[in-house]
Amino acid sequence: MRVKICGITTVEQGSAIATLGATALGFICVPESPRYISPAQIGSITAALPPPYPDCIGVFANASLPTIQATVARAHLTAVQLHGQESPAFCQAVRAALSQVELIKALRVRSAADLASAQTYEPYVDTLLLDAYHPTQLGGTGQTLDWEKLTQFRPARPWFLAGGLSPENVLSAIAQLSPAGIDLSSSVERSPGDKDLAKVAQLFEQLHQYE
Ligand SMILES: O=C(O)c1ccccc1N[C@@H]1O[C@H](COP(=O)(O)O)[C@@H](O)[C@H]1O
Repeated sequence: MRVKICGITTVEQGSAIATLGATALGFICVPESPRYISPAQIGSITAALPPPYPDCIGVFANASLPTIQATVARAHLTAVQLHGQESPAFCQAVRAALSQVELIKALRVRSAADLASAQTYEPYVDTLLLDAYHPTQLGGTGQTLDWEKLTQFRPARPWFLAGGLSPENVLSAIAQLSPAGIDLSSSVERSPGDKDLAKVAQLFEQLHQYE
């Protein structure tokens, strides 16, 4: 199971969370977010990571292709997560421009139609991600999806479950939905961008029960 901890902002916390067992670290490249860090700051974190190296995922929302390309190069990202209203055609363009990078399309699910739209992205992305819809925030909201409505979700790509996952509810989510990966942010932090390492450790203790 892939385990992504998102909203990393410091070298110390990035390295500690990788050592605890995260297979992926997420970096918020959305300037409006309180978890935003610059490409240069991300580069400092990725350069200091210990082996085994986690995936380093840049989270973008409605960014231009040149911005994404420049950030991937400067920050040494291995994956790009598109968390805004990016179209399938835009994903196709990112795929063509960044063929060595994992492309993840996040869908903020409000309705059955949002879930069905996953199909239109499948030809152009490596991975899908489901997050909860929030009217004013793009992500990191701590809101859970209605898991009951996801039990029939069987996309042609592997997918991450995000949205309000915590050490307390993650085993239940995995048991119900069997996603390829899980993605946590606000439940394992003291304040936006400041991760609580005790909570991250608690998460991995829970996950070891599942293994
Ligand atoms: O975390 C943010 O600030 C953020 C900003 C813009 C787009 C996405 C963002 N975060 C994503 O939100 C989910 C996790 O949220 P939660 O706090 O666990 O509910 C994850 O996919 C992040 O990449």
